[in-house]
This record gives sequence, structure tokens and C-alpha cells, in this order.
Amino acid sequence: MVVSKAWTLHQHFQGFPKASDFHLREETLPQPRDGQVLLEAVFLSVDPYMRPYSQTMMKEGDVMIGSQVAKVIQSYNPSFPVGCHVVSDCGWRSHWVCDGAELTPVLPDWPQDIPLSLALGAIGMPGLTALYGLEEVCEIKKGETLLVNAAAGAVGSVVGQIAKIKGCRVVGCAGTDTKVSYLKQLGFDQVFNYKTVTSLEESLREAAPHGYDCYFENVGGKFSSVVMPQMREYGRIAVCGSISMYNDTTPQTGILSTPQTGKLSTPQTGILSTPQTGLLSTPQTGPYVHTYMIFKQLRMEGFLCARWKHKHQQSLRRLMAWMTEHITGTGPTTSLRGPHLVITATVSGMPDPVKTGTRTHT
Ligand SMILES: NC(=O)C1=CN([C@@H]2O[C@H](COP(=O)(O)OP(=O)(O)OC[C@H]3O[C@@H](n4cnc5c(N)ncnc54)[C@H](OP(=O)(O)O)[C@@H]3O)[C@@H](O)[C@H]2O)C=CC1
Ligand SMILES: CCCCCCCCC/C=C/C=O
Repeated sequence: MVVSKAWTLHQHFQGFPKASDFHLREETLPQPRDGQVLLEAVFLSVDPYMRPYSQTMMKEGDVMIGSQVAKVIQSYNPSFPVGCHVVSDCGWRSHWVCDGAELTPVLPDWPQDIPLSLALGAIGMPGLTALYGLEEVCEIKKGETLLVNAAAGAVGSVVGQIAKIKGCRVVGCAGTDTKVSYLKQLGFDQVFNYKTVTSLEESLREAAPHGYDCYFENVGGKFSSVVMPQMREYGRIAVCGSISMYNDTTPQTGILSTPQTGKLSTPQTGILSTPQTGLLSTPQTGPYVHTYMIFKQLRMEGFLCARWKHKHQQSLRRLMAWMTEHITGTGPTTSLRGPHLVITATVSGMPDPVKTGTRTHT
């Protein structure tokens, strides 16, 4: 019998998550039966979606949602032999017994010199999100100019690198100078620290004086509204995330850029819906984007990476091929590198492994 450690949501988050919102408990797992496997966690991920999804998918006392790379340590299912690695959505727990229906094997022939943790990053859900946002939503084309924010994150760093592989000009924004240097090393054309620039509006304009064909939106809120006037005609906006809003306890208001003259440059404010509870029903304020969208003929589309689930396996192979080309030096000058921060900690070291673990950054 195996005793698993699991982190539960002790109480729903109010504002920024706190250690006291989590509780560590032990669970005695049943012996796996025919068709089942016993998993042991190797890497757990902490992702922004947990903040909004916990609100809608979880009740207090539930084990924290999340994906992990796990090793099969007992198997009564021939599809998942002992020793193989899988990606599982079983949450923040050290062990789990399941029948394999929800498991994704990591790519066969995963190269030894590529860290398995990337199955939760560049060659996992965040990498897929970057790829689909660029190809399916932005329909990005060679020669176009792309803007991505939260650019040094798991999604953003892959977005910029794929856009470079496709022959685009890439502008990225990040919140520390170390991240800015990192993005320059990855081959981004223009990068700046949005926290220290005097004017976001001017910095965006200097980085791309002719404007942006594509905007990969990870941040939302004020940032987004400053970008809108700088979109080019027929521009496309892939609304991937709005991390600046996930911890809000009151809705953000909407004036952001310095008002200029003219209808297309002055953001409006306003209330959108009747107050209710929950992220999706909380009223949000303007500015409203309609005038920009109409007169610049923009396309703005929200998406979830799971929409293209049927393509995941082939897409993961494409991401892996780009990364392998980088490592072997056989690919284009700009091929994919794994933004790779692993914090080595025990399961008990969650939810703040940064404090309890050892960081490895490559
Ligand atoms: N639609 C989909 O299917 C998916 C959407 N997402 C979304 O993509 C976005 C990026 O995710 P991911 O790369 O995994 O995230 P990471 O956790 O890797 O990076 C998040 C970064 O966002 C930036 N950030 C945090 N808070 C703020 C804020 N208040 N204002 C501006 N920037 C902030 C920080 O970087 P910095 O220091 O540069 O500010 C932070 O490091 C998120 O919005 C996420 O919800 C992710 C996966 C799937
Ligand atoms: C229980 C694990 C579920 C994994 C869901 C992944 C959803 C990604 C969509 C992200 C949206 C915003 O961040």
C-alpha cells in the first residue's frame, strides 16, 4: 500500500495566493488492479491557469489541479510499462493510481539530452499553446511583426522563438532586466522591460514604428489597451491569457495610454455586465476595443490550446524537432530552445517550491 502526499485547496484564493490557502494531506492509495498503473511524480507544474480554474473547477478540500510528469512504478496495463514516463493531470500529488485513460505518454524516443521537465513546458501544454496561437489564431506569415508579452514565460518564450523560425520580426516585453537579456539571447529582435520604461506606449512605438501585424496576448488589462492603437490594418490578436487580471479582487478600470487626439486613440471606460460572482461573470470595465477593430479591420480571438487536441501528438513532434535541431546544430539559425527553470523540491515543498527548493536555469 502506498501513502501519497497531496496538496489540497484549503480555501479559495482571495487576491494573490497565500501558503495558508493550501493544506498538505496524506492519502492511502488502493493497490492497482488489472488495467491500472501506479504513478510517482517526477515534475509538478505551477501554471497561471490554476488561479482562474481553481475558482470554477474546484471546491475547498479538493486536491490542487495541475499536470505532472510521472514515472510508472507498478503496472497492470501493457500500454504503460514500468519505468515509462507519462504526463498526467492528476494534480499536486506524489503518487496516484489510475487506469491510463487520461494519461499521455511522453514522446517516444525522448532524447536523453533534453530534460523531461520540458514535457510540461516547451514540449508540452505551453509549447502547444504558443504554436496554436501563432499558426491557428494569428495565421502568422513571414515578414510580419509580432508582439508578445509575458515574453520570458513558458508560453511567451516559445511564441517568440517560433515566430523567428518563421521569419518574423519579434518584439517582446518582460518584467526584469535578466529576462530581457535572456530574450535577446533567444534571438528576439527588440525587447524591453515594461516595468522600467518611462512610457509603454512610446517603447512599443519605437520597437515597431510601423505597428504590429500580430499580437500574442498573455497579460490583458492595461497593457492590452495600450497596444490596440498600434495594431496595423488587418492585424490579428491571439488572446491567450490575461494574467494581470487573475488576482484582481475588484475589476480593473480602463484608461491606460496617454489620451491622444482622435477617435481611435482615446480609450473609453464602462461597465459591461451586472455584477455576479466568479471570474467570468464579474463586470469588467472598458476601454472598449470596437473602434480599433472596425477601422483597422482587426481580428481578435480567444483560444484554449485544447481546441486542437487532435493535433497534439504531431505538434509535440514538431516542437521536439525544432529543439533537437537547435541542440545538434542542424536546423535553421534560430531553432527552439527550452526555457527551462526547474526547481528541485519534494512534493512537501509545494506550494512555494521557490522557497524550499533548488533552482536550475538553463
Ligand atoms: N489559452 C490557453 O490555452 C493557455 C493560456 N495560457 C496563458 O498564457 C499566459 C502565460 O502563461 P505561462 O507562459 O505559462 O506563464 P508563466 O508562469 O511562465 O509566466 C507568467 C509571467 O507573466 C508575467 N506576469 C505575471 N503577472 C503579471 C502582471 N500582473 N502583469 C504583467 N505580467 C505579469 C510575469 O512575467 P514578467 O516578469 O515579464 O512580468 C510572469 O513570469 C497566461 O496568461 C496563461 O494564463 C497558458 C497556457 C494555455
Ligand atoms: C487538471 C489539469 C488541467 C489542465 C488544463 C490546462 C488548461 C490550459 C488552459 C489555460 C488557460 C489559461 O491559462
